[in-house]
Amino acid sequence: MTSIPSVDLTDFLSNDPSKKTKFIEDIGNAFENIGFVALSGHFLSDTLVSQLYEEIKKFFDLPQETKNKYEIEGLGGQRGYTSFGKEHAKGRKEGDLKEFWHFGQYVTDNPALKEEYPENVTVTELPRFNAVGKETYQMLEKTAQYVLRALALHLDLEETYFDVWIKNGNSILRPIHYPPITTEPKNAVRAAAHGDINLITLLMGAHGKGLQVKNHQGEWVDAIAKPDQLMINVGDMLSRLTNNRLKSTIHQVVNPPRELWNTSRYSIPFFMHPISEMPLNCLPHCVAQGQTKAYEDITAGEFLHQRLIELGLIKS
Ligand SMILES: O=C(O)CCC(=O)C(=O)O
Ligand SMILES: [Fe+2]
Repeated sequence: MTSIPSVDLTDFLSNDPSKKTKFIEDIGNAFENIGFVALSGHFLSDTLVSQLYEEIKKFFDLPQETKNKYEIEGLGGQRGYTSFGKEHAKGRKEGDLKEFWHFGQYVTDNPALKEEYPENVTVTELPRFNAVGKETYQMLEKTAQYVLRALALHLDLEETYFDVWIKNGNSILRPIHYPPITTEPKNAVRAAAHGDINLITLLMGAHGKGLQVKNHQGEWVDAIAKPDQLMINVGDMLSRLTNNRLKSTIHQVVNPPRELWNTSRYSIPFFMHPISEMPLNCLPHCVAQGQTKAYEDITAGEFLHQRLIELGLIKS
């Protein structure tokens, strides 16, 4: 496969069973083959998207000392600001050429989870930043819920299989700024090759060149979305659950050619996580007869903890 397939979520939401079936088939095939799909018909409005870009550009333009106030010790980078160069891909030493912000879950009806998750961090300099982030978070979460319903049907599970695991899930909305490049980077890239940790990722901002996806033949394929599309991909948690039937594909963000070094890249992934208790044990019917499970049993919470250590975001 040398390009990323496209699907329209309104087909899944329509009352036409043939459109719904076709959506399930197309997204299922895309996730079994290349692990990525471009999705239109989601719940984000153009106004919300432009407001979010406006706010995050204003945030990353704040003086470094102001941004540093929001990099709070002990949160493992799970909320607030993470400064330039801090996170590295699993297995690498060089930090990625990026700074980012994390919005987390807004729990209102579960005191135990409210206790478990760190509070969101409020940016006092920008009055609309937090509200716009919260609305985007909730619209992407709703979009992801329907995508997971389609995948559940593709996997011969109950349509609502994931619903209980993603309600109040530990998802993260991560606006990223890749600043202009000023000197020849030695080994560092904007985002080194990696697989995402979570169930699925919904990415805003894959409209310019930069994001590349590794196909089965080991070739890097450009992943460029149309303005109204989100790029969606399978993360490692969903690969584990399906014994690699759905592919968590390795991807990277390459540095631009020299004539474009002076430009920033902004992208905004939403990493859909379940609650920590969700078992990621391979589904028995995804393990073919005579095959063995590719992964040890583990919960989502334990797996996330392991990976945050490997990414340099927490110590132990
Ligand atoms: O910036 C992008 O386009 C992709 C970022 C990404 O893959 C990630 O943060 O996991
Ligand atoms: Fe990623």
